[in-house]
Amino acid sequence: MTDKNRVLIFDTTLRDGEQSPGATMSHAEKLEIAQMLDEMGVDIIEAGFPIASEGDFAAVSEIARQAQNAQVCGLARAQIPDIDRCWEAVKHARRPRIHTFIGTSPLHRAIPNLDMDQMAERIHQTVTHARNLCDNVQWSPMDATRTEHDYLCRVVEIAIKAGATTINIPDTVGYTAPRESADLIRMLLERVPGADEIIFATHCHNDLGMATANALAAVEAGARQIECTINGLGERAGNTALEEVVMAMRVRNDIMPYQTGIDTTKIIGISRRVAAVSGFAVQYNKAIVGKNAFLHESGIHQDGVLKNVETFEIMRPADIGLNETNIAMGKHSGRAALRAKLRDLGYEVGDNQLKDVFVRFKALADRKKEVYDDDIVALMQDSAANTDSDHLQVRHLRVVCGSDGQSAALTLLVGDEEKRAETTGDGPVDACFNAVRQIFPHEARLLLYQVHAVTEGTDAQATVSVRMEEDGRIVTGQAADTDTILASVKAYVGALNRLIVRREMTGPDSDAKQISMYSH
Ligand SMILES: CC(=O)SCCNC(=O)CCNC(=O)[C@H](O)C(C)(C)COP(=O)(O)OP(=O)(O)OC[C@H]1O[C@@H](n2cnc3c(N)ncnc32)[C@H](O)[C@@H]1OP(=O)(O)O
Ligand SMILES: CC(C)C(=O)C(=O)O
Ligand SMILES: [Mg+2]
Repeated sequence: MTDKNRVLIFDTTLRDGEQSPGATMSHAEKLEIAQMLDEMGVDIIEAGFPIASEGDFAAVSEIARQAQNAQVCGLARAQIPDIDRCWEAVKHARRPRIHTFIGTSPLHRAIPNLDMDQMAERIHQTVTHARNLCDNVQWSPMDATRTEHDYLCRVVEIAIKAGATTINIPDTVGYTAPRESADLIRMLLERVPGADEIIFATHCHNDLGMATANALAAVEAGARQIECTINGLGERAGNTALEEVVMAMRVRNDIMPYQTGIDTTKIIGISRRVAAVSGFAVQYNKAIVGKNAFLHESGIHQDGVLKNVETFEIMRPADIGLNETNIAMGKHSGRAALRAKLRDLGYEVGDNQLKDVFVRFKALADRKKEVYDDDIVALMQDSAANTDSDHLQVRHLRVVCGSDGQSAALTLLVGDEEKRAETTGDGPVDACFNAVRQIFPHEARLLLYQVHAVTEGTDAQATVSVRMEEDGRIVTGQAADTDTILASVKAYVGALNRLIVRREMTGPDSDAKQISMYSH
């Protein structure tokens, strides 16, 4: 490998990814995802936007202290207080980075009401300030792909002269196309003095479904850092998906001879964890990490794969950490088999966690004839989302439904106290949610209620996702159970538990601002 072909992977799941409405993660979840990113070999973790809230600041600071290998970066607007706050958070890292940005296209220049010269001056001042604090500064002209080329060259040159070591070229609204994405990087490399001394990064959004293609095109033209997120999480249609660019460069290394430091066998584990904590399920036919990405159902494909797997598979499931296994799981399986199966599915569990999961697994196996891999994934997601230390816990549920009406009798543990409610509703789920509201009154608005059958069969588990909003705080809950109504109540209660934590952690003001940004 030559250094000139090494592409840095900059993961922004915890910053741009978390900007997806509803994808808000808890502090503990952010630390956990950051550790997984660090272990999988991500070069730079963009851990958050420190000035956005106390919660963001705390998460970035702790991730900076925790990261063993990756550089840790925070985002800051082109404002001195933002940059100072960002530095306060990232300075604990072995290799801190400040990322500062401002919108340079005509549309974005109008927002802070700066003319071209005033904006150029602001860029000079803020990048210089950042560089005086930190020797690792990234600068982004937001909406670069809709910025006039002459002006883009001018401001990139200013940022380089002021000390930026990485220049990121964002396609903020997912507007560009592969050839244009490549031409832009080539143009900057050719025209901007000093461009060969810094690293160009590409940051693509997926509004037209071209984020991966655009990022790879930019690399072919000379960019050496890709900004991306796990599962392509991010604003609107999302960002470039880490797993897609990494696997594309690996599988088609013949035509894209670039290397990354990513341990690809960690992909499936982190993909599942991000899906669980963000509440954004991965679509079945998603490239690389979708449930169907390595499944063959039609006869001709199955016949081909049985004769030679390469007929219909361009990469091995094991390459992304998905290991085929012959271990059939059921009520007679023991801990060793469960641990092996979990490892195959991308989960590394400690002894205590294994004990807890094993109890849940046995309870499931008692109720279900066959326990499939997907059942175990659902069970893991449920265990992570709902724990015995939650403030609200479902104790008993009895539901009556049918043509004569629907009612629910629910007992919840609220702190240390058991509380009971009996209610009716428009259907059994509505009756249950009314019961929860009677026991734990709240004003949160239900934004999403979604049910998926995990496998086939009438004894299949249902996974339920619930998303709610209160005073600008958006929270999600998830649960799995063979009883769809019970899973619904557990997911609803899970979302409320997160809301309770968010109420304690944040003031209403900071979160309300997030909402106003989303609605723009
Ligand atoms: C493309 C991207 O992903 S950009 C990143 C988006 N992420 C976020 O916005 C994270 C969450 N945001 C927040 O928490 C808040 O918006 C904060 C804390 C950053 C700012 O809150 P407020 O000070 O109340 O400002 P508000 O959100 O109402 O408006 C944004 C302000 O920042 C200014 N601004 C926006 N981007 C930049 C920038 N890059 N550099 C300088 N100023 C900027 C706007 O002009 C506006 O200022 P104004 O009110 O004086 O006109
Ligand atoms: C902050 C910048 C880099 C961004 O996320 C974008 O322009 O999409
Ligand atoms: Mg972005």
